Amino acid sequence: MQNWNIAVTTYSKTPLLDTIRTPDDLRRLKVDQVRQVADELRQETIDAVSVTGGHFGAGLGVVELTTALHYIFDTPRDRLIWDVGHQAYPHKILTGRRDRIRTLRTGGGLSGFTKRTESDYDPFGAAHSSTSISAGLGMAVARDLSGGKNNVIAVIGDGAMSAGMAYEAMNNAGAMNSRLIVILNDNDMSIAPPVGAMSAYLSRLYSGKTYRSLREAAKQINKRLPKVLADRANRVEEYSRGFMVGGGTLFEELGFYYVGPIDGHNLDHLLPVLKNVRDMQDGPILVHVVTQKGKGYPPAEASADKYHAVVKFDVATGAQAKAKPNAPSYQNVFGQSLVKEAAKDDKIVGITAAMPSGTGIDIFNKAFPDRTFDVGIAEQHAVTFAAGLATEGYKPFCAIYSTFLQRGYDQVVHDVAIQSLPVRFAIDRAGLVGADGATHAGSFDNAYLGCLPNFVIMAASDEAELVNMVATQVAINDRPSALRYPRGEGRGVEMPEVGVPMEVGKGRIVRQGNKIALLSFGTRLGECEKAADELAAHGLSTTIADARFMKPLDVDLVLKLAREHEVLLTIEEGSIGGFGSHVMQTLAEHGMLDGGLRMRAMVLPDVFLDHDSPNAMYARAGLDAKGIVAKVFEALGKDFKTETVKLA
Ligand SMILES: Cc1ncc(C[n+]2csc(CCOP(=O)(O)OP(=O)(O)O)c2C)c(N)n1
Ligand SMILES: CC(=O)[C@@H](O)[C@H](O)COP(=O)(O)O
Ligand SMILES: [Mg+2]
Repeated sequence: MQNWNIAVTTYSKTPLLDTIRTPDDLRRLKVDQVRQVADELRQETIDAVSVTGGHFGAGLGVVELTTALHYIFDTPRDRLIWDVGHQAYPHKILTGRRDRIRTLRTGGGLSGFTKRTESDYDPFGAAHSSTSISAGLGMAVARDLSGGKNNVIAVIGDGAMSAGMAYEAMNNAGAMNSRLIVILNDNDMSIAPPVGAMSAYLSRLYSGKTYRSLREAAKQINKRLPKVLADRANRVEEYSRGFMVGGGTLFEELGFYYVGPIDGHNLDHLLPVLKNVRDMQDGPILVHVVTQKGKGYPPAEASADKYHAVVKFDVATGAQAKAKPNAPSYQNVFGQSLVKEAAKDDKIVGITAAMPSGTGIDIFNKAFPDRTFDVGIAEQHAVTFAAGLATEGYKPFCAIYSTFLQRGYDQVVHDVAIQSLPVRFAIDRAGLVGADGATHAGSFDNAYLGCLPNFVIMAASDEAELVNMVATQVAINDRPSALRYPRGEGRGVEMPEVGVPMEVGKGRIVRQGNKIALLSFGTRLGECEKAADELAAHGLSTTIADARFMKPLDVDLVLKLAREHEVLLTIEEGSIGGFGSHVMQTLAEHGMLDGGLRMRAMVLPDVFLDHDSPNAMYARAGLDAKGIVAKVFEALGKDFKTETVKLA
């Protein structure tokens, strides 16, 4: 009978990680070798991410948990689902991808999140949070319907546990009494320190006065184990962490059997508990595991964000190789602009859904902490919370990445647009985002907002435009408005000291020509300028216009461009159904497509583009200067080879 005493201090000479290609190899080791595997796995994770950059702190925090889960459970037959998936680098190393781990988040390389097409050990793709319990319940029910016996384990963080979807899933799982294991990875961190009552509740559970020894926890488990297993569980050594519950924990009230909290870095705790949980026979179980984000790498442990996401770094010092920015980032320009506007208007409030630094709301929070609201990973709530504020005369700026706003779409339609409430949406990460890939691309907000009545929809072509568009949103007080801008740095243009509101629905001519018209919505404007230079070299006089507004569209500008040019191209960082569709609709309604105008709408291709650098992705999408020139020549019907284009 295995002895669960795992306190091992000396390791064998042979590195064990080198002998592990898949978890089957791991499970062939003796239990007292697991500690060494975890230590080597942590070092490999640190070394790999120092080369690639990426999400870091979360993975470090689950090294022991990852090793223990793959040791105890028969993966991939037992389904192991990682919520968000940003913590899955150690999981990837143990599941046959160590040889490619240094290709993480690069073109053609491994995804930065779990991905079904990448491995049988990734039963569910992730990246947007709080989906793991729902997906796990689906797999558990499928198993039961087909008479299967495998386990399903969903690992979800305390941050992800702040999203409503997690409760919808637990509520359903509890009611169905499905055999499902949820591991709550509680490291008391989201991207920023966690917010919300759930976080406070977990802290109470974690630091409660009365502790239950693991033997007590084992007894809890024993009650539900068949006798032979109960005996085994009784041999589990006494440990100091656990929790005596007076009433049930929240999770037990939802129908889950609650175990914990246990120390997620101590294999002496993890292995016996996971083994007992594995062998339990019925019902949903929640194992509350307490970990430290950034564990085992002092620079990460010491940093405020626990190195949630890093660029390449020096392992010895933790110093990140951050390039000197050529221009301010859009997120910071947004944050600074909002601060200036709010200094003049005390009705302005800032809202984020657990992304304060990524949205620039952290800048606003420093200036106006009483008017800043981080609602946790709760985009649906963020939108309707903003709507409630707007009904009382406040001017809420709801700053949510394009991709994450998808999570609150019905709230945008039902609570904001129909009631025409003046919620201001600051939509960062519009367009392709690069290393985070398809799950984070802001491809659809032009389409999913453009079809909604009442909305004013703007796109900033550079950081100066962004400043003025924030001022414009402040002034729009009778209907919702959306302002989109991309991830990353601006173009390095001169910014106004104070934002000047624009005339709503008015675009601008940036360069006047007479044969080709390029009508841009957003930051593809820079590529249009390069393309126009190339077209001029081919004798093609080109007008460049910046639409600024998709709704209301500057119809006079669109008709003028159509009347005065042979070719009219629209270009946007978005899917079909967005700006180009609105322009085509307008031209068609005015009979402008009945004659000789050669019109093309340049949009993202109708596929989910895998991660790469943003420029490589835009080139692949044909939305760079080369692609624009090629499109013009295609429209003109001339035989044009892109390789003749001299563009850098
Ligand atoms: C719907 C959604 N909103 C926001 C994010 C951005 N995000 C990625 S990880 C993260 C924090 C997750 O916290 P937690 O679940 O505790 O994981 P940890 O990083 O602490 O391991 C957030 C907010 C997301 N991935 N999905
Ligand atoms: C895992 C996750 O969803 C976030 O960490 C996201 O990757 C942040 O994106 P940015 O790096 O664009 O802020
Ligand atoms: Mg966390």
